[in-house]
Amino acid sequence: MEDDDCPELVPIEPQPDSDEKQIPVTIITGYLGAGKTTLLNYILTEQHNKRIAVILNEFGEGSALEKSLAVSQAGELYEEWLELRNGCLCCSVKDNGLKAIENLMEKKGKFDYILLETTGLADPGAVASMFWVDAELGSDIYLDGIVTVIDAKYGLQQLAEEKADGLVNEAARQIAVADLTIINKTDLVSVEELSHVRDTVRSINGLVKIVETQRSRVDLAEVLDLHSFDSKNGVNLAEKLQLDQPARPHLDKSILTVTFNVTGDVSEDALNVFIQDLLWEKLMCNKEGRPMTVIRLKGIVALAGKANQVMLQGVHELYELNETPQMWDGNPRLNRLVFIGRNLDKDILMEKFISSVMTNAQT
Ligand SMILES: Nc1nc2c(ncn2[C@@H]2O[C@H](COP(=O)(O)OP(=O)(O)OP(=O)(O)O)[C@@H](O)[C@H]2O)c(=O)[nH]1
Ligand SMILES: [Zn+2]
Repeated sequence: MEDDDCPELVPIEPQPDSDEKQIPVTIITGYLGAGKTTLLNYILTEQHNKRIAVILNEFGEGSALEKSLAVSQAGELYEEWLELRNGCLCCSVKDNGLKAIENLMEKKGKFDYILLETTGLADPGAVASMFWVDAELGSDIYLDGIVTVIDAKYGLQQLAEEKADGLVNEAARQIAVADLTIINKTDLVSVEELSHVRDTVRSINGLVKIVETQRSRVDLAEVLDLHSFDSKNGVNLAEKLQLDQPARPHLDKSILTVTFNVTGDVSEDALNVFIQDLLWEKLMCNKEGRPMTVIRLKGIVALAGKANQVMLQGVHELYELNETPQMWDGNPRLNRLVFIGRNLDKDILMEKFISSVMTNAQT
């Protein structure tokens, strides 16, 4: 190597060695008492032939952690691990860092799967972006999906709580960012109440998969290995981007899903500016002049000069554009965008997209 500038920025090549297989991490979130721990316990006791590590993320809030796990060891990042009969592992990570998990793997050997339970008030988008960024840096771990548990009985009430200073309601944020929602405690509600909860979840996140449970008993195949962020699953994403139902009209404070399709080529540079203006600069406003807040962003775009479909993924303030193996071939170059967030105005977003990003729009 002649040029030795910035060697630390060189991407790490994946090792052919199967030892280096990346380990999926699923984030389990949900409001206080929704059934997250019940879900984790259920997963850990189910037959699955996987060595699963469960990590409880405390966020240093002094939350009510299960006592057996919260054995404090000053100066240690992870506190206490419990080894379960089926080879699974359970521990509590004090620091929200990935480093703690990597340290744990060094000590205990690799797992097949990691489940991370966030506290009820955590912003799962922030936790997710932590794992997502690190994947780029050659981490052993990749983000598989975000699962949000909802209390069928109290979920609607939690969603209706108004936050001071116009902050986004945490329960709504947790649904907005989810790949899968589990509506739990269905034993406590009537069929009508349950359907109201389901409709509300759907109106917030038009893409999310919904399952309904008692005691969080869910088919593991629905929860694990979702590959929600892989560009390898470009085809899968294209399918997912077909919304089940159109979003309903809303109170302007609430979170909702906005989606549009435009055929034509997209300029990559202009697209980056568009996304950054939206996610970082918060430059786009709705008709009432309120800034749009995007919590989750997904799409398939046709970048000018590229034969392959490109996947767009955004969580929180992070986003990525990745080429998928899927070619456009003879198919129309249809850009499909999905935005989940607050104060979103479809017409304004679409107009801005067409005028600033498209090189040859046909609507
Ligand atoms: N009736 C009923 N109760 C349930 C169900 N699932 C869980 N529970 C109970 O609800 C309570 C809260 O469940 P957890 O699994 O601890 O909820 P959590 O989301 O982990 O709670 P935090 O960690 O405190 O935010 C417990 O008493 C559970 O036994 C269910 O389907 N029906
Ligand atoms: Zn819990």
